[in-house]
Amino acid sequence: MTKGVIADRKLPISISEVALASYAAVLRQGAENPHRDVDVTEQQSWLENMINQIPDYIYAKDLEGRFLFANQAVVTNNGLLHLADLVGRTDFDFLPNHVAEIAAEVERRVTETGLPHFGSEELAFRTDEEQWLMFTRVPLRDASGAIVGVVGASRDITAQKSAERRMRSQAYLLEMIARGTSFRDFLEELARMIAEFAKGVHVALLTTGTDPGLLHLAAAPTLNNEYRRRLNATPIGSASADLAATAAALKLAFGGANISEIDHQCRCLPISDADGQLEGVLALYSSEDSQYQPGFSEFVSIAVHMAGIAASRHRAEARIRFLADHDPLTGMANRALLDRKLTLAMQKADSKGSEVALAFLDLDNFKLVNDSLGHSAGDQLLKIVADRIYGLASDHGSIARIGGDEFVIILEDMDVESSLALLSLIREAVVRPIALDEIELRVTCSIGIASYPSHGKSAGDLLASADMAMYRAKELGRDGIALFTSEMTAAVRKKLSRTDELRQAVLRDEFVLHYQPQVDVQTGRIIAAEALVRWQRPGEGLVYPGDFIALAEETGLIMPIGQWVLKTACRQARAWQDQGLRPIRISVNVSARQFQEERLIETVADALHEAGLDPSWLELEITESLIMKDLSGSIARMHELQKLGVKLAVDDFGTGYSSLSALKRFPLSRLKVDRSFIADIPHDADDMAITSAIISLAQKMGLEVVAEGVETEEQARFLIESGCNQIQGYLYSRPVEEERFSRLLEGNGCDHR
Ligand SMILES: Nc1nc2c(ncn2[C@@H]2O[C@H](COP(=O)(O)O[C@H]3[C@@H](O)[C@H](n4cnc5c(=O)[nH]c(N)nc54)O[C@@H]3COP(=O)(O)O)[C@@H](O)[C@H]2O)c(=O)[nH]1
Repeated sequence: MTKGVIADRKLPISISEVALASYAAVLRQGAENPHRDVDVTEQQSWLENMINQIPDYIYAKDLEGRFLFANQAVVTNNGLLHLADLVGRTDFDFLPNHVAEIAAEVERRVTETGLPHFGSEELAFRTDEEQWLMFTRVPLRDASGAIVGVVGASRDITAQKSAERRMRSQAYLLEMIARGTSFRDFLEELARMIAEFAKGVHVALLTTGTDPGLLHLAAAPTLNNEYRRRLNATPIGSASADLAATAAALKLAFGGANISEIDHQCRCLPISDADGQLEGVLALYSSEDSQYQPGFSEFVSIAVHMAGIAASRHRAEARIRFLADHDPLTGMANRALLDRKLTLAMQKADSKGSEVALAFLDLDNFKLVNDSLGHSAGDQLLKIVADRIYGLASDHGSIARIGGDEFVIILEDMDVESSLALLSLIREAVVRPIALDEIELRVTCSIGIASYPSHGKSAGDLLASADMAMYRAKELGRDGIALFTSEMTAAVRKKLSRTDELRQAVLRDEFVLHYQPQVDVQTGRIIAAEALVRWQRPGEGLVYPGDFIALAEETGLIMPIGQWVLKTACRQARAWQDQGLRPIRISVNVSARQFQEERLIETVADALHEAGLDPSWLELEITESLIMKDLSGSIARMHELQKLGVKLAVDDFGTGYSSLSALKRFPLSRLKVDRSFIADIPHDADDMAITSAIISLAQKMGLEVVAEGVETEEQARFLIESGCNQIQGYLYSRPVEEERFSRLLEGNGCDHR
C-alpha cells in the first residue's frame, strides 16, 4: 500500500487511533467475557460501521502481513469492492515488491519489538497523482497479550505536504530576492519550480524590455531552443493590459513552432511591480493530459507575486546602477562616466594616432532662469537644451552633464577645426526659443574647446583646458566659442592666486572705504557721499574696485565684502552725524549677486540697526542692466528695500535699455546719469541730447537726478542748464579717505547744523 519512509514523528492522537484503541478494547472485552457474545457482535458491527465512515486508512494484519481487517477506505484504495476480497492478502498482491517490502519491514519491526511506530510520512505510489500518507502502526495482541499481528492507520496529508512545499518554495524565492540573485536566474528557478508542480505543463516567463510593446523570453526551462526562439519578442496585447491578446500571441508563437502534436492552451498571468506597472507575463501551456499537484494554482499566484517583487527590486537596482553613472535629470553620463569615456577615447586616439576634441558648454545666465522662474522651469529648460545637444552630437561622440548648466561633449577622431562646425550648430540650436509653459525663453551658451593630445594628457587636464576656454568665451561677452590656448593656463593660474589673495584679504580685513562727494550746484553743498571700496594690498598699495570686484562677484567673495562695505558706510554716516556734521546721504553700490541674495533685506536692516542710522540716510545704487536681467524679480526686491525706508538709485542710467513703462514701476528716488554720456560733453551732440532727455525724464517722473563723472566746468554748466543740480565728479573732488571727507564736509559752507 505504501512505500518510502520519509520521516518519523509523534502526532497528537488522531480519530483513527481512538477508533483503533476502541476496536482493540472491544475485541479484548469479547475475548474476556464470553457471556456478552450478542453485545459484542452488535458492538462490532456498530464499530465497523463507524470505522468505515472514517476517511483515514485503518487495517489489521497478522504476523505474515495478511490483512485481517480493513476499513472501506483501504479496500477501495486497493481497487477492491469488499473487505472479503482483501482479507488474507498482503501488500505484495497490490504493490510492486520493493514498495511492499518497505511497509513489511516497518510492520515486522513493530511485531518483533512490540513497540508502536508513530507518525511516519510516506509517499504513496498507488495513484498517478502524488499522495502523501502519515502512518501509525501498533502491535495487535491476543487475549493473553501475545503479539499476533499489527494494527495500522494512515491519513492522507497530501494537502498539508503541498502547503509546506509551497511555503518552502516561497521562502526560497524570497531568500533569492534578498540575496540579490540576478533577475534572470530568479526567473529560471521560478519557472522550474512551477513546472515541478504540474506534469505536462510548460512554463515561460517573459519580461518587458526596452522595446515598447514586446515581451522578451527570460526563462522557459522545459522548452527547447526552437520554442524559445519563437516565443522571444512576442507583441504585448494592446494597452499591455489585454492579456487575452497577449496569450493569443504567445499561443501562436508556441504552436507556430509545430513541435507538439498536442493542442496546448495558453494562460497568461501579468507580472506587475509594486506600482502596478507591467513587468512581464507568466505563460502556462497546458493540454488535456496535464496533471496538477494540489495547490498548483495557489503556488502560481505566489510565484507571480514573487516575480513582481523581484522585478521591482531588479528595476530599483538597475536604477541605482544607472544613477551611479548618469545624471538623473537628462539621463546623460555624469562626471564619473565622462572621465572613464574620455580616458578610453584618449587611449583609442593614442593607438590610432588621432585627436579627440573636447567641448565644455555652459549656459549663460542660467541662474537667472532658476531664480526668476523657479527650479522646475530651470529643469525643463535643461532637459530641452540637453535634447538639442544630444540630437546633434550623439552621432559624433558622447555627451555628459557634469554640473547645473554644464555639458561636456567628447568628439572622437576630430581635431579642433573640424569640431567647430558641429559646435556652432549646437550653439545655434541652444539659442532657439524655448517655450516653457506660457513663457518663451532664449538662452545662449558659451563653449570652450580643447584638443587631445595638445591641451592635456589626462582626462582631468583636458577638461580643465576646455573649461578655461569656456571662461574665455564668457569673458569675450558670452554666446560664443573659444579655443584653448596655452596662455590661458597662465591667466587661470593668475586668477586662482588672485582669488586666494582676495579670500585672505577678506579674512585679514584689508579693505577701506573712500568717499566721493555729490554736490548740489545751486547751494554748493555736499548732499551725499558715494562709498567706494579699495583693497589695501600689502606690498601693492591701493587696488581699485575695477581690479577685484568682478572676481569677487564671480567667486562669491562679494558677499562678505559687500556686507562689510554696507556696515562700514552706515557706521561712517552715523559717525559724521555724531560729530555734529550736517547729515548727508550715504550711497552704497550693490552688485548683482548681492542684490539677488535672499538675505539682502536682513543684511541691510542689520547694518542700519547696528550703526543706529535712520534708513532714509542710506541709498543703494543698483545698475540698470542688473534690474533689466530680471525685471519683475528686481521690482519686487526694490519694493522690499523701499519698505525698509532706504532710498534707491539707478546707477549707470541710460545704458541698460529700460523702457519707460518699466521705469515707472521702479520705486526709485534718484537716477544717476552714466559718466559715459558726460565724458564727451560738449563735443558729442548725441550724448548731450541723451543727457538732457534723461534729466527731463527724471524731472517729469518726480525723481532726483545726479550726473557722475563731471570733470569740467563746461560739463557742469551744460548739466545745470539742462536742469540737473546734483553733480559728482573730479571737478569737485575725487573719492577721498574718511578723514579728508570729514574735513571737506566741515569746510563745506554751512556744513554744521
Ligand atoms: N559692488 C560694489 N561695487 C563697487 C564698490 N565700490 C566701487 N564699486 C564699483 O566699482 C566701480 C569703480 O569704482 P571706482 O574705481 O571707485 O570709481 C568710481 C569713481 O572713482 C569714478 N569717478 C568718479 N568721478 C569721476 C570722474 O569725474 N571721472 C572719472 N573718470 N571717474 C570718476 O567712478 C566710479 C564711481 O562710479 P559709479 O559707482 O558708477 O558712480 C564703481 O563704478 C562701482 O560700480 C562697492 O563697495 N561695492
